[in-house]
Amino acid sequence: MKAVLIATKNRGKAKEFEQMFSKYGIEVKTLLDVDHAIDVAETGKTFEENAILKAETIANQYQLMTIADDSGLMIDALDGSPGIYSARYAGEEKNDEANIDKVLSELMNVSDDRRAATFYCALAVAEPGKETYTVSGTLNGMITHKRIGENGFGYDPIFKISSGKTLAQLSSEEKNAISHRANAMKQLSKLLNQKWGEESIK
Ligand SMILES: O=c1nc[nH]c2c1ncn2[C@H]1C[C@H](O)[C@@H](COP(=O)(O)OP(=O)(O)OP(=O)(O)O)O1
Ligand SMILES: [Mg+2]
Repeated sequence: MKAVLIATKNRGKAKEFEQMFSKYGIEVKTLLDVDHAIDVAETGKTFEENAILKAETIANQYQLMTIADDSGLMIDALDGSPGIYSARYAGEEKNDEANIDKVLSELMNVSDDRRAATFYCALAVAEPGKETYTVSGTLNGMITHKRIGENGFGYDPIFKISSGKTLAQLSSEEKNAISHRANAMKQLSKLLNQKWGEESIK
């Protein structure tokens, strides 16, 4: 079975990639499957730069084609914050609950018509000795006033889509049909088709 290495230590992302690649019969390995995987410093100024840093570092270390995801939440009323700092918004220890609390408190006095937000996902594909490619996807929504729903990860419980549900109220199949990550994956599948041949991934 064909396998891809995804340079992530985020369990929520890992699960979504496993599901999205499984329909192509492709097995996903992540840094969670590797002993003593390094932490790549996310020193870039954009999602793309950080995705490239993660993908190239891990591709060179393991000498394998590697995909990396750098993603986050951009809130209009906060001038695009937390943006590339989404994972470490409330501190370096990367705590989803503390990050949500910080966003909700910053938006406490912001009315519903000014709570628009966008999820962004940049994916980079790196291969030793080859050019690195990036693709991206977005999802528009609104920030709720409190957590709703139990599914997903990260900011999912406070991100409401046009149906009125938060991402945390969707099944993983429903989220993977519409998410910023899924939209980036659609672009990626076109790239991987060129690399692997048309029959491998549709
Ligand atoms: O679908 C999503 N649903 C909810 N929240 C999400 C989503 N997608 C990204 N996010 C949030 C989580 C984290 O706060 C940040 C990603 O940060 P980001 O650096 O890309 O990932 P990470 O540090 O958790 O793992 P890693 O760098 O090992 O891939 O945006
Ligand atoms: Mg990260």
